[in-house]
Amino acid sequence: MSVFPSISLQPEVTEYLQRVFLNTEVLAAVGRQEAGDRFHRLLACLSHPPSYTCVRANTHVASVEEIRRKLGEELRKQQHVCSSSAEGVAHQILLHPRIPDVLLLPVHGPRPVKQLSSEVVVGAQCGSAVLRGAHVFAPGILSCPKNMKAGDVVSVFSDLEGKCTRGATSFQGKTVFVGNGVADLDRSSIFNKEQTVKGVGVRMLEPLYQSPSFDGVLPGLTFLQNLPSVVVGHVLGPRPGERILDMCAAPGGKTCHIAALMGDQGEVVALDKIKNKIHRISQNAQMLHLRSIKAYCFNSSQAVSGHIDLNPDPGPGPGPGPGPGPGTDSPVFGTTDQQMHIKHLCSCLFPIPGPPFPPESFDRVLLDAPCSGLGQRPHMACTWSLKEICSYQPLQRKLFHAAVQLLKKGGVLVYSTCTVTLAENEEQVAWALSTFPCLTLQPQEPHIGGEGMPGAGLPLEQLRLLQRFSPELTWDQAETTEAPPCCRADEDTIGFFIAKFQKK
Ligand SMILES: C[S@@+](CC[C@H](N)C(=O)[O-])C[C@H]1O[C@@H](n2cnc3c(N)ncnc32)[C@H](O)[C@@H]1O
Repeated sequence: MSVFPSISLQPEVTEYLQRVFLNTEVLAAVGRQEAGDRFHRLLACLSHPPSYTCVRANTHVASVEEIRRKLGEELRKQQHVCSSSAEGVAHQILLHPRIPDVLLLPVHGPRPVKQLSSEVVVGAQCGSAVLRGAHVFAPGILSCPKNMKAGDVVSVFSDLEGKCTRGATSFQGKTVFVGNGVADLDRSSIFNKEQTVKGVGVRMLEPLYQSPSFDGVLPGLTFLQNLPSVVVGHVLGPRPGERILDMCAAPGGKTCHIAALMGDQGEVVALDKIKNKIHRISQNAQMLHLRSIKAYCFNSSQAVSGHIDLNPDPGPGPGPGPGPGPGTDSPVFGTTDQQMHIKHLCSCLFPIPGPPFPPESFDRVLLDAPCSGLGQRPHMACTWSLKEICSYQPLQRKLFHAAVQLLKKGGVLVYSTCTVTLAENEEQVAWALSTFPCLTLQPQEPHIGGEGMPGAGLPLEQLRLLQRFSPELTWDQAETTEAPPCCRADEDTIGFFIAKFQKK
């Protein structure tokens, strides 16, 4: 029995997803019973957090071992200050066996926590953050008891349907319990009309899912990131001295990872169309001591300053052909080290001006596309209509067109989403391969997720080149305070999709 109900979706969205997960190709591969079970497990697991917290070590500044040691010290201090959260649970910090900059912390839960009479209701986003180890920040609080004072012990509930009004003293709508904590502020300060209050409103002492709070913990050395998102950076495979474009970059988690993997040598151009998100990219880059990142507010679908014909008539006879690109390992001249040095010098001496950019400006492009986000966990309710869910495919295609134009010949393009639909994942790959004959699918390293889902007409050898993280394949909820086995970290992730292309 699950501790939370399955994710609540609009009925038309549930039906749509059911058609996706029980499509004829899936039915032919695994049969109706297994396909149906997978679909129900998907709906159930989405409302629960993954069983590991993933922390990316900023190896540009220190070694992963050193960061692991410092993180251990910080978390011990945290347990010391907040003694009841230490109850029987010492934080284990594991190295990922295949990803050199990933630290994994098991999440313990759901734990048996007794509900109290004093209730605080928080917004769904805040509730999800609490389930992943955060304290309750004051702006996330919607309702609390009339006379709540700092120091009161309260139960925290997450508002499932977004119906609780801010400032209410009680709420009768649909909620789920996420744990107990102690108020850091009085009610009057939380709902102060004169000034917006920031900071912790309720400090969680007994969360339903126990995971350390990372607020202010080693900000220059660690970055909280879902495991598949860290995989994206490695799959892109940036090298020192290259010029990389991150087309949809805010808040900059992947941008900063890319810059760190390049040893901060080269140029990472980060675009996002929302102005106030650009500040977050720059803030994160500064915090992680990365200087190779340049962030611009720009609509990436219009980021190409000219046009090239991506399907030219090949004409008779062999042409001069493109030189080896970044995905090719054969050097044109000198050693690979010399080439990297020259690339680095070039990007320092001739930094690329801001957008729009001429075609073929970048060695590698990441399109971490805006998407319906249906793989995010924990995610208890989504009120989006089917029209909204389906609106992403055309937008992603516009961005993809620009991505292919901006990529150099021989360059690498990585496309990723945090959703589970075929339309935004495998169908986009099938469309891209038929629209851009210059693209070929490439193997991914590391490949720790599963293969692509059948249903978009891709042959098996192409599905095997795709990386789909499908928590529903192995999800099994047992109530436990024991650490989950380490292998679960690769399986019990958010739903995610990665495809890697090379431009011929
Ligand atoms: C999935 S999020 C990116 C997350 C980011 N890559 C990271 O790892 O931190 C998608 C982003 O795309 C941005 N976006 C949406 N449409 C865009 C467009 N046309 N051009 C540029 N950015 C866009 C959104 O503002 C959002 O920040």
